[in-house]
Amino acid sequence: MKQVTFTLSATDGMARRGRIDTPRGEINTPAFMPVGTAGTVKAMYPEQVRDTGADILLGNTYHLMLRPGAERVASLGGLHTFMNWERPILTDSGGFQVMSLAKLRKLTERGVTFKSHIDGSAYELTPERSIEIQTLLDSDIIMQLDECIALPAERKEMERAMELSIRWADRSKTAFNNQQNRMLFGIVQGGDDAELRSRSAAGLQSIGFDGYSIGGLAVGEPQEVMFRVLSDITPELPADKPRYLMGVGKPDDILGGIERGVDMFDCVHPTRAGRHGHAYTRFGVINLKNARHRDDHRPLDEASPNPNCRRWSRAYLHHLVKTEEILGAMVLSQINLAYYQELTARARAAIEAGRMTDFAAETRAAWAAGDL
Ligand SMILES: CNc1nc2cc(C(=O)NN)ccc2[nH]1
Repeated sequence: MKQVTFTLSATDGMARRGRIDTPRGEINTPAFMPVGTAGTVKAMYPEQVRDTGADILLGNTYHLMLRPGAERVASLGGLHTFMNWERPILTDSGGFQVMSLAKLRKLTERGVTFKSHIDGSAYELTPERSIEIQTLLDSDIIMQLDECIALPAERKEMERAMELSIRWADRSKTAFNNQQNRMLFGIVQGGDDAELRSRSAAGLQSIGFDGYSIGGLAVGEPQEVMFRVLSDITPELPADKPRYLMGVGKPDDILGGIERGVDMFDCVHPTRAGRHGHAYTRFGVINLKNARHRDDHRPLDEASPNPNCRRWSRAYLHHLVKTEEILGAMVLSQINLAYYQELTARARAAIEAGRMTDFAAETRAAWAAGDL
């Protein structure tokens, strides 16, 4: 009996409100998943991540297999115990980061061999090994291994990578061995080509997965290309399974993804931008490095439900950022993650109330008004 299940509770246009129930707790969708790359959401205590409203966080297989190693994490009780986050975790397959971080990569039908970007040691990642690693981490939602290519790309190259990814999807499903306590997602590839994307979606569905990721986007293409691919492909995915747009994105990417039927998102942007002095607010992003904030005694947003947006002046936040004080990274990471959770929580409420169109218009108007 599958212990991880998805229930769709409301739709408004293509937007969906749902819930994934897992033995470790529920995931309300649309959901934003903070990225806990190497077993930590950078500059945040796990309790703080939960307090921003996150139901689930993401772990990166590539980083964890290199350090501290999947077998070591398993011997220490699994990733939840290791990092003291007892709610759901989604892990990626490692494929994307092998292609973007690792050295001396060699890709064959079997899998990919590479040298660690940390110490040069040699590794192999196959569909079977990726499933084994994610199972050793005791992840609640795991990904097939696929090949994600950068855009723009030749159609032949997009087709080759998409067809390889379907063969790897089949091997991943076999290696998954129908585990009942976690979900396995297939990953739709095919670049920006509608026909290749359709073939990928159909191929994955004939294998059968608990959920469907849309991969190979936010890899250099313009936003309108990403949105076109989403509008074309989500209607071709099963309505009763979660859809996860990998690596996306900024707030306007997420709003557009929700409007096009996406249920789950992950991105390093809120935490990375926070470490670089950028604060996300309901009127858009504020670059606190800018000298114009030097004497500004106003809080970031006195109407925000987040105390961290009210308790310090912009001048102080500017000071923390300019001096590269650790507190700056801590505060802005929390502010940005809390904003992303507020955005998705308001989207869930809007879909339930049948007012997604108004919500999207109001949100974009506030961003455009930009009282920065
Ligand atoms: C930041 N952009 C971005 N695109 C991604 C695509 C994938 C993917 O297709 N994995 N199989 C993963 C992470 C990504 N992050």
